[in-house]
Amino acid sequence: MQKALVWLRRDLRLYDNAALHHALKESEQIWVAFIFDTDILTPLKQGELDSKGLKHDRRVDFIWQGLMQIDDELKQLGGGLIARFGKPTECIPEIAKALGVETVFTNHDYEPSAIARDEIVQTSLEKLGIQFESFKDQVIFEKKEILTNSNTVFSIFTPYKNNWLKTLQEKDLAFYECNPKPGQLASIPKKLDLPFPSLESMGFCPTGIEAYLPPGSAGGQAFLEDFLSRIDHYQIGRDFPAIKGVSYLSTHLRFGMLSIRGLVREAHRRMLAGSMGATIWLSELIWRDFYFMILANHPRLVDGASFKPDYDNIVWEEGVHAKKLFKAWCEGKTGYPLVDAAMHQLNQSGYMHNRLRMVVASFLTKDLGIDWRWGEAYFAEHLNDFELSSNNGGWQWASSSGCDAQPYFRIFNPITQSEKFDPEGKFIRRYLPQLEKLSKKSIHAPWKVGHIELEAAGIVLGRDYPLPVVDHDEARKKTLVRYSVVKKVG
Ligand SMILES: Cc1cc2nc3c(=O)[nH]c(=O)nc-3n(C[C@H](O)[C@H](O)[C@H](O)COP(=O)(O)OP(=O)(O)OC[C@H]3O[C@@H](n4cnc5c(N)ncnc54)[C@H](O)[C@@H]3O)c2cc1C
Repeated sequence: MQKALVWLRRDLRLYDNAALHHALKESEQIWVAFIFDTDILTPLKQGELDSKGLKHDRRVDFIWQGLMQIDDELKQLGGGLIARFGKPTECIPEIAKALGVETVFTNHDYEPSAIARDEIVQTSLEKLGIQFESFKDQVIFEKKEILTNSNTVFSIFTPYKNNWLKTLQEKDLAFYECNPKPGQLASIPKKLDLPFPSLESMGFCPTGIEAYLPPGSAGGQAFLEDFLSRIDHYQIGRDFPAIKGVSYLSTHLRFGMLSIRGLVREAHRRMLAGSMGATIWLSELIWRDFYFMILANHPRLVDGASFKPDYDNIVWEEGVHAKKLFKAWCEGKTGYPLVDAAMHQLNQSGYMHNRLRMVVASFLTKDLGIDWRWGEAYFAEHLNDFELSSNNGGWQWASSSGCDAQPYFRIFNPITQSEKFDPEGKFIRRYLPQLEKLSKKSIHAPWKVGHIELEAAGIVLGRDYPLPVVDHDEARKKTLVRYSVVKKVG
């Protein structure tokens, strides 16, 4: 083949990239394109804007910076990134036609809206006589590659994981070489060489995310190296949000700045060498595959359906009071310090530790009686690593409606979770400095603290920090009644 276009989407790297590898193998000349999709970006621009009318969205900034790195890398190799702000269904066929390519190479995307988009692109390309080839790259095993003995899709994680591990072979973790020959990455023809869209021209402002989350493959690689020096202790540290126990790689993984095969290769090798931390971490990466698989096989989940249909009979709180409680949860003003500190972490950085995601999701659904879909939507808007499949899976797990969820009668106690997983109150103090002076015993439930200690800590409840918006024990009883409409236990 003479000419090909590689269309990057959520695989923003130039190494170990299946589509790029195949294009380089099969075509003499290659161009690389990325489209800032107006269908995705326009809805993000709703809500509060800055004084210049620009939206603050860390993800858009993160992607944009990662793509600038890719553009630089491509330029050093003689090419450059063809970047556009528009509709991929129009831009990709237009670019492919103008370049005169024979094939557009890309990697599979599994979300229903992305699948529909790709079908339109493929049809338009075919009308132009251009082929569309897509490859597995985002996951290790996709769709129906891991099945039960009776050839059905798994809905329970542990047997899925066992089968996943049993099925895994070296070829599944193959490294896709992406070494262009001199001149193979073609320079952009003049008529297509438009300026790289600036953040501002697309309606977004810089967010400063790079100060704590360095973008691109270089940023991801640096985080990975740091994590690999700690991976052997992952199983001990991963539940304590105050310490650096987890990898913080989810956002790089979300946008494909790191290769999932690379991460699994590393974890699997260390597991075989006996690292318990690597074994547990690999299990988390398999959860990611699991939720991708669940969504691919149950697309109805995208429309808000509970995995277990009985759970759609639950009547959630509605109306003014529910909205007030939801606002308190979003703003970190529930009066439960661990929940509030977690929400401040999310609002300030776009990240929330996994233990805390479980705690706040349980609190919203089982203490406040609010529909998990409200929380899912809030996370979708604020998480840097927002991933439809894992977010839906996580929320349905916490609210018990999911495929392999915790039983509905298991209700996290936000105080004991706090005492167990933030025993010194370090995490809480980081995000709620007004509670700084409370002792490590008192900080988990300030309303239980006597007047003298509160006064000595300079805290007036209701002024410096809210009183609890609900009583956990009463909320627990209400939740058991609310969930009694669910026919089957679990
Ligand atoms: C309510 C809720 C919502 C969630 N929403 C998302 C989301 O939108 N995007 C997202 O990537 N993860 C989500 N998770 C899963 C998990 O919390 C994050 O992946 C993790 O906190 C990311 O931090 P890390 O990279 O440091 O994780 P690590 O502990 O270092 O884990 C490594 C990687 O494994 C994967 N992983 C870990 N735990 C899970 C899990 N439970 N399910 C699926 N994959 C997992 C992620 O890709 C993660 O980056 C959610 C969990 C819950 C309970």
